[in-house]
Amino acid sequence: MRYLTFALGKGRLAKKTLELFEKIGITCEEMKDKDSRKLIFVNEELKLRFFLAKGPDVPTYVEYGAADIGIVGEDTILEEQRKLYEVLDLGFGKCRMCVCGPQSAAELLKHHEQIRVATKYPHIAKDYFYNKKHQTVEIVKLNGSIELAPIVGLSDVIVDIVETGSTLRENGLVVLEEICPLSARVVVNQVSMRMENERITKILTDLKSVIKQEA
Ligand SMILES: Nc1ncnc2c1ncn2[C@@H]1O[C@H](COP(=O)(O)OP(=O)(O)OP(=O)(O)O)[C@@H](O)[C@H]1O
Ligand SMILES: O=P(O)(O)OC[C@H]1O[C@H](OP(=O)(O)OP(=O)(O)O)[C@H](O)[C@@H]1O
Repeated sequence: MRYLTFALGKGRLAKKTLELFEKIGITCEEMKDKDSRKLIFVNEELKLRFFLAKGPDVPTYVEYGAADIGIVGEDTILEEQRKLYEVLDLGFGKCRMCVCGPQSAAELLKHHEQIRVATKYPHIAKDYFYNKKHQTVEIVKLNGSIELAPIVGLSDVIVDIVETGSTLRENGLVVLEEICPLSARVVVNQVSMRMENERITKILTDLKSVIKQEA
């Protein structure tokens, strides 16, 4: 039997993902060691391999078949636009993709002004403004602390994740428009889905029943 390989996004989603896997009998103790610099972990008994990667790289590993299954935020799936199957909503990592800014920017949006938008998600922002709102905007790609951009005058608004809203509140910004809700998803390589259908379907069925019990 060949190994099934899982790519997990490091960061916020990793802990909950491992907890969920434990509930369906998939454990990888070694992965919990925070001091370890090891990148890939094997469960010999179950013939499974796990690795942690940067969130935006997870869809890449899955599309190329370097991982059969990936766990990643819906925001990353939408942004990366990779060829893969999105098969399950895990129901955690819930947040919203929003257009945010100072309250004063509401007028700019309303009147479809030529505005500048800072974001870590240029594809999502472009799709929203160009295809859904038919508004021409200039998009500036940033890699973090996006809320800074309108404060220091780099952009009029931002497109970013809002979870509790604390970051916005503490920086005098508000949600101006909601783009879509988000949560953690399971994605599967298109060839693996055919070749390893039985094993993958079993894992998905087990995950679904745990999610249902907890809902
Ligand atoms: N408050 C939140 N902020 C950011 N992401 C959140 C939040 N709540 C849930 N998420 C989800 O968790 C995923 C991983 O977020 P995390 O911040 O750990 O990684 P990242 O955005 O790739 O960050 P970094 O660039 O710092 O590694 C996001 O893609 C998103 O789907
Ligand atoms: O609504 P809240 O609960 O405040 O969460 C939203 C914030 O969390 C994320 O940032 P993150 O912590 O990932 O930092 P980064 O943007 O600098 O990567 C996101 O980009 C927002 O800034």
